[in-house]
Amino acid sequence: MADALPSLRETLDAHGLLAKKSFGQHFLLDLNVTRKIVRYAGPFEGRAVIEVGPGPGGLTRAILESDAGKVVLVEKDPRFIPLLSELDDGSGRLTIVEGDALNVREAQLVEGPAHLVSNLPYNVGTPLLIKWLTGPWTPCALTLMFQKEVAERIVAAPGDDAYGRLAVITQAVAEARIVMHLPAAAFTPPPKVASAVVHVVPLADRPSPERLKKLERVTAAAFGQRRKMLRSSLKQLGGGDLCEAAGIEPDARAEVIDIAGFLRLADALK
Ligand SMILES: C[S@@+](CC[C@H](N)C(=O)[O-])C[C@H]1O[C@@H](n2cnc3c(N)ncnc32)[C@H](O)[C@@H]1O
Repeated sequence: MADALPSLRETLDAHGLLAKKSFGQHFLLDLNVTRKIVRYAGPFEGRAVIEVGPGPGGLTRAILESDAGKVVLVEKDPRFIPLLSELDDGSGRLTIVEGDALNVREAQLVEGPAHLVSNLPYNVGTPLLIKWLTGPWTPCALTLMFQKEVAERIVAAPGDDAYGRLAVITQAVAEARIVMHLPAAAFTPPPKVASAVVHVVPLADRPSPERLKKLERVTAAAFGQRRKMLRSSLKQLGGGDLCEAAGIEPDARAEVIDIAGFLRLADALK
């Protein structure tokens, strides 16, 4: 399989497949790198894996070498479907879906728990993460590539400069950690920014959709004016009274409130 990768690069050239900027295409063509990502994502122990945005299939090849059960690919760019079909050994293990991951209903693609692995297009990374963590279908684990700064915003702790809405919403429903850093040079063509792989495991006991909606309202207001004291930034939602009902110091700023504190503020909302 390792020998196949130079030919993957050659295949791209032979097919005249240039990366499209509009699809956020930056490819991983080194199987050593894609295998490492898949090691962080697994073990899969026969569970299904959905890969979003397989492109020419560098990450797909590593997934197919692993202990994944069913492997489902969702790719928006039709140019890659013939290349991906060449990875199908006819056993029924691989399913290729041409479509937009933002609109796909994953529950219709897999039965039972499934992992999600993706070198995500940067422009849809955050909406997809929120869709998978707060939507009706949630994977048992997600291993996703993000722009380094976005990865830092996902895993940030109270007091960090990067701590904000994305950290609170993600960590209210999941445990998230950065498992790998990748320089721009690891990709073809190289993006302008460095990247990081984030491994996310949804909590068994996640807040209800209603509670999450309230959390989104509170965090939008609190971080919308992050330099202000909460009594002021949360004025429209109850200000100092809301803080007191939640046991939060009204003179504190959003950046120091932990996840439990934000959940208490959400619960205190009328
Ligand atoms: C950063 S490239 C990664 C390609 C491949 N996984 C790799 O590592 O070499 C992102 C891929 O996602 C695809 N893509 C972009 N937007 C998408 C969407 N909304 N749904 C599904 N695939 C998408 C692109 O066409 C591209 O193949």
